[in-house]
Order: sequence, then C-alpha cells, then structure tokens
Amino acid sequence: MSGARLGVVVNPTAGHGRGARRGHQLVEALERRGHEVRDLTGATPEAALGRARQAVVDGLDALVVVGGDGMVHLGVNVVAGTDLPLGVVAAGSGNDIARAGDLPLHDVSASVAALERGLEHGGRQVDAVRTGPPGYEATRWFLAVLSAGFDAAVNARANTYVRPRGTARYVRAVLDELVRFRPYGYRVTLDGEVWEQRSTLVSVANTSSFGGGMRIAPDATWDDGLLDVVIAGPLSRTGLIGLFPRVFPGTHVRHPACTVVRARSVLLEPSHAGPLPPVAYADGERVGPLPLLAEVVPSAVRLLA
Ligand SMILES: Nc1ncnc2c1ncn2[C@@H]1O[C@H](COP(=O)(O)OP(=O)(O)OP(=O)(O)O)[C@@H](O)[C@H]1O
Repeated sequence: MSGARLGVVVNPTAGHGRGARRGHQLVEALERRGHEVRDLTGATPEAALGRARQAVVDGLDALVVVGGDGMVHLGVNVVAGTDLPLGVVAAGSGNDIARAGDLPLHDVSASVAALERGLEHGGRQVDAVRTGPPGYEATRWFLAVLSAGFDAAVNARANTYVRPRGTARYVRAVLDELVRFRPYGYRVTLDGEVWEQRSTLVSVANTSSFGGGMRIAPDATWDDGLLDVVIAGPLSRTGLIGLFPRVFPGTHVRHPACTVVRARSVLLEPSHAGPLPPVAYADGERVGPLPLLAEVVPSAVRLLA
C-alpha cells in the first residue's frame, strides 16, 4: 500500500540508545515507499503522548511506535478502543510485545514490510486491558502483563540501574530485592470470586512474557478474551530462588505454590494478611499502587502485522 498517512513516535532511548537510529531509518524508508510521515517524537514520553493524541484528532491512517514495550504501551494508550491501527517497530531491549505478535526485532526493512502488509489487510485485532483504581473514570491500557508482586518490585529496582543490560539487569534486580522480600498481603477478586492470602506475586497477563522472554504466563494469548492471572503463594527466600529460574521456560506454573486462573476482570487490593504489595507495573511501565481493577477488552487494538 502506498500513500498512507503515518504518525511515527520514536523512543530515542529505547534499546540502550539504538531507538533514535532505527527511527531515522524507518522514517526514510517509509518516505521512500511513498508514505506521508508525521514525526510525533517528543522530548519526553508525556510530550510524545500529547502529540500522538493530537495527530489522531487531525487524522492518521495508522500510528507507528519505534521502541520497546514501554513505547508500545504509549501507543496502546493512544489507539485502544479506536479503529486506528498500531504499528510496532521493535527497537527495545526486551520487546516482549513484538515477540507476542511474531513481529520482526531490530530489523527496519522487515518491519516496513510487516506494516505495509497490515495496512493492506487491515491488521490483526488483539485484546487489550483497561486498568485503574476501581470506581474512577481515569484508566490506563496495557497489552502484555501487569505485575503487582515481587516482579513489580524487581521492575522498579531494575529501572534504577544503568548496567548491566537486558535480562542481566533484571537478574541483578531480583538478587537485590530478595534481601528485603517478605510475601505480601492480597485480596484478589477474579470475576467476582474473592481470594485472600499472603503471596509472592500476582501477575495479570494478556500475553505470555516480560523481562525479555521470561514466560510468566506461558499459555496467555491476546485473542481469547481472557486474562491469565498467575499467583505464586507465600514462598521463603530459598523457595523463591528455586522458583525464579523456572520463569524463563515458564515451568514455574507447575510448581505447587503457583496457580493460574483465567478471568475477564481482576480486582487487586492490599490485605492485612501481609505487608503492603509494591506499586504495580504494566508493560514495564509504572501504573500505581493497589487497589487496581483490570478488565480485558476483546479486540481493542488493531495491530499492523
Ligand atoms: N523521548 C522519549 N519518548 C518516549 N519514551 C522515553 C523518552 N525518553 C525516555 N523514555 C523512556 O523510555 C522508557 C521505555 O523504553 P522502551 O520500553 O521503549 O525501551 P526499552 O526499555 O529499551 O525496551 P523494553 O521495554 O522492551 O525492554 C519509558 O519508561 C520512558 O520513560
């Protein structure tokens, strides 16, 4: 397809600074192919979000984000619930969302081909998840995994490190968080059914992985209209050290402490059963403290693929 009006948002910092170069390559390639490109990149994510939302009002055929999961998260918060397609050019360090969609990784020409295929055929509709404090109008969308336990504490800590890179940074954060770890207290309501206990982690998954291929919810898919809620019971530090490596292949879900429940709606609240759970993260981005309600919205995003 030629002559599409494409809004492009680049995260120049993605993939340890590789995002900017990939963004330039993409804009050049799209213009060479006859597309009209509007660069919506901002100096900050907030500026980029505002520019992208304004461009949607002005009129676009698709929004294309260049970066990692955080950048896809930004794009989802522009297009979810609308008919505007979202293109993803994976240039991050983890790229778990691009992996979920079998999209090319760090390959601009393959990404251009995938974008054009999507524009031609209308793309692929995937579920997205709306989250926010229950009872409030303001909501955020996410596409992959919301972490509200040990993994969220690790995410917060990993974000403060510059080194090492990629999954090794995550592993370093795990080791540092283990020192202070005690299972948190949760009240979890799954499609109306209440469950209250101390737990190591509670993850609400629309897709299977985070942290660059850690398969937290190995069977989660974003086209079944359901969330996979992974709950790991109150493990000791040694138990957690034993379980952690099993998250890479996804075999932790077979551990007796782990339960996976499918639901459309999940309410996560702190409970007096244990210490206050950490601030939640979704798609690797900070969402906020519990309580949070997460509801899957089937086919809320049209992905160019
Ligand atoms: N100008 C900017 N536009 C968008 N995001 C920015 C910008 N500057 C810094 N960021 C930060 O980049 C982070 C998201 O990075 P992103 O996920 O795109 O790449 P990554 O971390 O390398 O990849 P992954 O999340 O897949 O591991 C956000 O938390 C955001 O705050």
